[in-house]
Amino acid sequence: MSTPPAPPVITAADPAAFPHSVFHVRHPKVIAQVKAALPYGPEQLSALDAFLDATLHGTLDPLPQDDAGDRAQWDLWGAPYFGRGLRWTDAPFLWAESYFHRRLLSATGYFAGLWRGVDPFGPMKAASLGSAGLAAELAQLGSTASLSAEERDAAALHASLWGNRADLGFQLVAGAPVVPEVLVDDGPALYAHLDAAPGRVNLVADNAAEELVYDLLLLDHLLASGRATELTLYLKPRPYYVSDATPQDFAAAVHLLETVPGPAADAARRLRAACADGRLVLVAAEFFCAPLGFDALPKEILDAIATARVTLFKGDLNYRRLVGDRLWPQNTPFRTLTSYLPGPVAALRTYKSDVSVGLDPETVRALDAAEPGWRFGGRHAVIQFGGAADGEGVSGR
Ligand SMILES: O=P(O)(O)OC[C@@]1(O)O[C@H](CO)[C@@H](O)[C@@H]1O
Repeated sequence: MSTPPAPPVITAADPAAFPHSVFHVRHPKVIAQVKAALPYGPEQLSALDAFLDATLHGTLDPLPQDDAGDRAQWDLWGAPYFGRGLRWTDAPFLWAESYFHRRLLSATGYFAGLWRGVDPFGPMKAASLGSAGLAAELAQLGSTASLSAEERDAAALHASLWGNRADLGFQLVAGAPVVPEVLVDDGPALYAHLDAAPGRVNLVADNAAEELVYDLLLLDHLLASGRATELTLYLKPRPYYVSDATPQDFAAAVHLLETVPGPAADAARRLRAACADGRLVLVAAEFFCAPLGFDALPKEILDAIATARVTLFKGDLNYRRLVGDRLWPQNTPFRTLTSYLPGPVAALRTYKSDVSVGLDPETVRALDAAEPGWRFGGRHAVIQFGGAADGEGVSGR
C-alpha cells in the first residue's frame, strides 16, 4: 500500500483555532485554580503569575534550574524552539502543552523545598474522587447483575470511555453535561479478539479520580471474565495535564472502591489480590510525561506492547500521541496510523481536540453541519481497535 505523506503538525498559533484557546483561556484558569487550591507562599504565587505571563506574552526559554534532574533532557527536546524568539503558541501544540505542565510544577516548587512532591492538583482530584455523584454511581453497580454478558461487557468498556469526560482540565472549560454519542464502536471486535485468546492487557491510563475508578473496574472485568491473564497499568510518575493519574491516585481510587460495599468493594479486593500476586503490575514510566508521540516509545514499552494481547490507550492526549498530533484527513484508517506499533492496540477516546481519524466522510459532513464544535466538546467518542500490526504505515510521523 502507498504511504500518504503526513499533514502538518498542529500548533496553537491560529487565534481562531482550539489550541490557541488552551493557552489563552484554559491555562489561565488552571493556574488560578492551582493558586487557590493550596496555601502557597509569596514565592510560589509570584512564580505562578510570572510563569503564566511568560506563556501568554513571552518566548520559549530553557527550563529553569530546579532539582528534577531533567534539564539536559529538556534542552535536547527544546533545541528547535528555545532562544529563537518563538511564542509558546508557535511550537507544536503537543510539545508546548507538555512543557507548560512541566514548568507549572517548577513554579509550584514541586521539585525542591517545602512543597516538594506536593501534587498541585491534589485537592481537585480529591474533590472529584469524593463526589456524591460518583459514590452514588458506585453504589448502583449491583444493578448490572441483571444485564446480559454482552451488555455487561459493553457497560464496562463504555464506563471507562466516558470516565474520560471527567478530565479536570477539560472540566474547567466544559459546558453542561450532554448526551454522549459513540461514533465508532469496535468494542465487540476487541472482546472477540480477547475471547479468541486471552493474554496480558496493558492499559495506558489518562485521568485520575472518576476516570481511573472506571478504568480499574474495566481491568477487573477483564481479569474476572478470564479475558486478561495479567494486567499492566501505565501511570504518570508525577502530576501532569492537571488530573493525569499517578501511583498515589491509583491507591486513592482503590481505596474509594473499598469503601463502597458490594460490587465496588469486591472489585477492589480482587484488584488488591492481583497486585499482591503480580497479576496487576503498575508502571509509572517517565516517557509518558515526555513531549513526544508514541512513535518515540522506548524499547521496554514497545516490548510490552509486542507481548500483550492488546494495549488500551485512554483519552484525548494519548490519542494525539498515538496517531500523531496532525490534521489528518478524517477518513485515514486508525489501523494505518497505529501500525508502527508492534502489537494490537485500541483507543478509548472522547473528542477534546482537533485530531480525528477513522471516520467515514459522510459522518464527518453530518457532524460538521449539525454541530461545528463537535471535536472539542467531549460529547463524541470512539472505541477504535487497530488489530494486529499489518505493516501499513504513513511516512513522516
Ligand atoms: O487526555 P485527556 O485528559 O482526555 O484530555 C486532555 C485535554 O483536556 O488536554 C488537551 C488540551 O489541553 C486536549 O487534548 C484535551 O482536551
